Amino acid sequence: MSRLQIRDVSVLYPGVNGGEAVTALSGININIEPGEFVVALGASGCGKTTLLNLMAGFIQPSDGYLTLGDSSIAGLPRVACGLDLKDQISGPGKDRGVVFQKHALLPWLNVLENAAFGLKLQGVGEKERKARAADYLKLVGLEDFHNHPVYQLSGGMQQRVGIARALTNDPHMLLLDEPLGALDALTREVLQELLLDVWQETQKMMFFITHSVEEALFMASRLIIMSPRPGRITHEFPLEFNKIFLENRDARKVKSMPEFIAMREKVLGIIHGDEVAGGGLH
Ligand SMILES: Nc1ncnc2c1ncn2[C@@H]1O[C@H](COP(=O)(O)OP(=O)(O)OP(=O)(O)O)[C@@H](O)[C@H]1O
Repeated sequence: MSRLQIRDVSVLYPGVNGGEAVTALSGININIEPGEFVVALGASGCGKTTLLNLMAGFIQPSDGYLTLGDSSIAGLPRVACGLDLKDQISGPGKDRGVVFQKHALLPWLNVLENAAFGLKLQGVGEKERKARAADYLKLVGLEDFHNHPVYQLSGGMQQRVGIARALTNDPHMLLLDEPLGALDALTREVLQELLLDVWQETQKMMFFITHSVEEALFMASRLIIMSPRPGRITHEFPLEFNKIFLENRDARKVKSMPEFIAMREKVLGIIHGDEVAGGGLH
């Protein structure tokens, strides 16, 4: 398993229609270690999605670089740093699976075909791709729904298909951009627990974006808080509430622990301060 390294990264978006350029990220330095569940929280516009898009290899930084193990994901590695990189830039790759808030499933395909779709694009044979997709559909609790059209599924079940699809490549890392943001409160809690089970079972590195402080504290083994204008990482906290849940299986109990509530107030204070300083509450 490989570590993800982000070094001195900044992202400058050119101004739209002659407007000012936006420094979406500035001076980002972070390592994500194998097995970590990193959650990014922060006021709207602080650059969370930009950071995820860099990790996915969808965009390039204006400065700095990102590596996963001995491959470069984005940005030009500086030879002066002494890195001996296998590839120059790999861009999007099978070693990183992405789950979005809108799962972008293909409505004319059934659950199994949707989960196997990425493998089909890579030319994996039908038998193997369906077997691999079936394994991950079982992991997300959809083993009895292979032949269902996806449009007949609830939002939570569709998101389960999206998670299974991202896992079928057996990536090193899952990148999740507000994956539970569109779900009702109860379904959201069920899927929080499911994602922690997937994490425990697969030991994948996770990078997860949310706007919910409670969700962030519950899911993270490390919480990073970002601040806007320019987007940067201002706080990091190691957390263990996810481990407590995986031991006692009682989410309500974890979320009502005095330590959880104290941390929630502290984080809310930090984010509220950023939002007021940034000129708007969202
Ligand atoms: N393609 C783009 N072109 C120009 N500006 C952009 C582009 N994408 C994002 N931005 C700007 O960069 C900043 C960071 O955006 P980003 O979407 O990464 O933030 P975010 O923290 O994910 O926001 P939210 O929580 O609202 O999703 C914002 O000011 C946004 O308007």
